[in-house]
Amino acid sequence: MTSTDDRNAGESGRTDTDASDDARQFGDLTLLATDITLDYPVRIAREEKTRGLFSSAGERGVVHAVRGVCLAARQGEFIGLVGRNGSGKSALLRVLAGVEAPTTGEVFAASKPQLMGVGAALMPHLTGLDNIRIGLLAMGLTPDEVQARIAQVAELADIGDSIRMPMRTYSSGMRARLRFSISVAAEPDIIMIDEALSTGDDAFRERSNQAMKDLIARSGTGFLVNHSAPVIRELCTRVVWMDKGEIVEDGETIRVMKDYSMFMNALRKHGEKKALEVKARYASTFEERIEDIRRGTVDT
Ligand SMILES: Nc1ncnc2c1ncn2[C@@H]1O[C@H](COP(=O)(O)OP(=O)(O)OP(=O)(O)O)[C@@H](O)[C@H]1O
Repeated sequence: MTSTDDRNAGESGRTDTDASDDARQFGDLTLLATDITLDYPVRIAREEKTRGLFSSAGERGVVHAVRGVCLAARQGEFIGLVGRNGSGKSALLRVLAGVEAPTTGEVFAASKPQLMGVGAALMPHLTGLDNIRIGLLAMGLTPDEVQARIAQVAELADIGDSIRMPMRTYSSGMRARLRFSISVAAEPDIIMIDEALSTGDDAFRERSNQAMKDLIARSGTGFLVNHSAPVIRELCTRVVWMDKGEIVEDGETIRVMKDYSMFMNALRKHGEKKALEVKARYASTFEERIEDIRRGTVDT
């Protein structure tokens, strides 16, 4: 059956329905990444070569940290990045956040993403309070806004009187809490978190999870790298499973986490060969993912 729209299609073959579908699907896009690759040149020590750890014939090799990643994110999505160690999650996050340039491909973002990572810079010789002030100013808040939010940041971090001590005296958990609290207080539209939520006690985890939910309610977009399946299941509306720098599967949280856990179980119990067979069942091609993004049919 041919619809009116189909009959009205011009030489391009596109219809009015296609155009309004595109407007609907792309209207709430907050981030689009096209064909991202990230290569790291590495020098391979002679002894590593002779032990057969690297296949490179020369002294120099390349690590393909991210390969051919296409990704579209929308308002109100909280996207979990999962994958075994070294699968490229953190590298991809750094590229999406704009802190590292991809080797190929492009990232378009509706506003500047705020990356909270384990290594995010805070100044060790300054107090927690001074780091809050500087952090919020650096994220574009006015001095009046900074003043109005300091108490809120300190309350979320909940590190007591240490807030008046130099950061170099903090434990790694305290530093992570402060970093998280500063980043959330700036209310970024796009937030990217690398493992930060796994630090801290239960009460802090609860408060930080709530802060994430508030962000989703404000129609922001979140990305979360985390090795905890319960955390991903609780917070994420969508999950991207990566392996060897590539996206294996991108879709609805429960389904992707089920497939990913089957892969990890196979890896643990039967080794790499069996795990790759499991992975092959779920892997989509580059072209299929592009088409999913174009049509907006990535399950969300
Ligand atoms: N600066 C770098 N120089 C060379 N190789 C790097 C660099 N950073 C990351 N890599 C390599 O890129 C690949 C992807 O690393 P990445 O840290 O993104 O993995 P990940 O999935 O976040 O791992 P994990 O779960 O262990 O944190 C790995 O093989 C890693 O060794």
